[in-house]
Amino acid sequence: MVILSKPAIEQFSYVRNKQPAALFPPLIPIVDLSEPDSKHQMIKACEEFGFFKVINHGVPMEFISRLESEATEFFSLPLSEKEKTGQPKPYGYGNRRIGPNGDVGWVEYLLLTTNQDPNLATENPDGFRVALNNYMAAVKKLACEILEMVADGLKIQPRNVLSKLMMDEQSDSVFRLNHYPPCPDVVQSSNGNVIGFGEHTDPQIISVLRSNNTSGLQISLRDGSWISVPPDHHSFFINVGDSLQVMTNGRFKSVKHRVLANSVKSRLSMIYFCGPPMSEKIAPLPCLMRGDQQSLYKEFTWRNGRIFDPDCTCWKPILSHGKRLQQECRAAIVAGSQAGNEAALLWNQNRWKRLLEDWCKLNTDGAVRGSQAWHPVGIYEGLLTAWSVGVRNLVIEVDSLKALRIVQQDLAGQRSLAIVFYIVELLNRS
Ligand SMILES: C=C1C[C@]23C[C@@]1(O)CC[C@H]2[C@@]12CC[C@H](O)[C@@](C)(C(=O)O1)[C@H]2[C@@H]3C(=O)O
Ligand SMILES: O=C(O)CCC(=O)C(=O)O
Ligand SMILES: [Fe+2]
Repeated sequence: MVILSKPAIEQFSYVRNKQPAALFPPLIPIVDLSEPDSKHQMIKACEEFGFFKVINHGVPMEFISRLESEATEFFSLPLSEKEKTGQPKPYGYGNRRIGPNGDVGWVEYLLLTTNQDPNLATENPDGFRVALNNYMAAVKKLACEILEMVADGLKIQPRNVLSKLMMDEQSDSVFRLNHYPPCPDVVQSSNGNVIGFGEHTDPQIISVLRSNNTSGLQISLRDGSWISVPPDHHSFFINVGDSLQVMTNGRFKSVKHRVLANSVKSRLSMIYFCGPPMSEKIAPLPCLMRGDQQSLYKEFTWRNGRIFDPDCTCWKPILSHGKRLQQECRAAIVAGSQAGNEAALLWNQNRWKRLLEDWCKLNTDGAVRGSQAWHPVGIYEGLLTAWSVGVRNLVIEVDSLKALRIVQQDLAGQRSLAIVFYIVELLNRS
């Protein structure tokens, strides 16, 4: 983890709990694999929560502890050593920046593909490699068993209809080690909690998660409230991913989850994400469509649906659509003004200017949160996205004069918040 020159809360997103915690939050479903009824418990949990805990899983504790200690050793190496593993593109060592969308979190991680020998580039990688291989093989077996039980529970055949996707040699499964160092600013912060890993759903079929005994993981319930998942280092947690949601035509919902940073203890999690082969077509399974039920999802090829692959997002049509809308707006305002339309006249007086050819506009209204705090994450993220999609001529519109002044002061050389430093760095890129 990089040493920060300013408190973490200035650089990282934080969340306020929008809803007061329920007095008796529902308990996370526990599925005991040694019980005969476990497949039905799994189906119920996947329908209600998209999430459950597995006990009596059969993964040897020795593989788990061995990987935990190797990973702890890896993350305690100097940054320069860890970076030798390569930047996450998408595989490698990453620090604070998660994925291609400019998300940031109080986390460092190692993202690996499961079908290639990992490039660990550390001084003595052999022990780490063996620990990873043993752990991954055992967890893959567990995931396969779970998916076969799910197929049984759904009464679909053959029972490997789901598991065969992740067992395929070409399966695009990934493995991730996340390390969340203690974040001292969590206690001091009146703003809420510092985000370790921002809210998201996992795009794969299922994810098999194990962590040390540090809390932080939260899942979102159907009513939008968040509940904390009590850590249990002896068990595994299963997330329903987006692909399984699609394949079950929405009967299962992928679970929205996030991780909050802890003030004193570090959290280490290891997750096996079971993905299908790249060329696999993902669509609702016909055998799960009852009667005249309609398909709720369009078929997509996993390669193109991988939300973390920036090449799979068609930015050009999005940008040209924006430009087209801009021209249509302008034409409507001009026509409205000529017809004496009051609103259009006001818009015109507001000197709404049409952008020059090849320019884009970033609107960051709402980037400021709360009356006291100025938290320019919107500007930072917008700039980062604009940069990563190749936009070089950008007009930035902010709805706060204070925000504008702070950035202008920093541009003139006066240091303020650390995140503004990053904003200025992006503005100065050529
Ligand atoms: C914040 C993000 C990281 C992620 C891509 C995303 O924009 C949203 C999904 C994230 C996730 C979660 C599961 C896996 O860790 C991952 C590799 C994936 O397939 O989707 C990550 C993405 C990532 O780190 O690139
Ligand atoms: O670290 C955790 O506990 C969860 C992280 C996560 O959701 C992810 O890596 O996709
Ligand atoms: Fe996740």
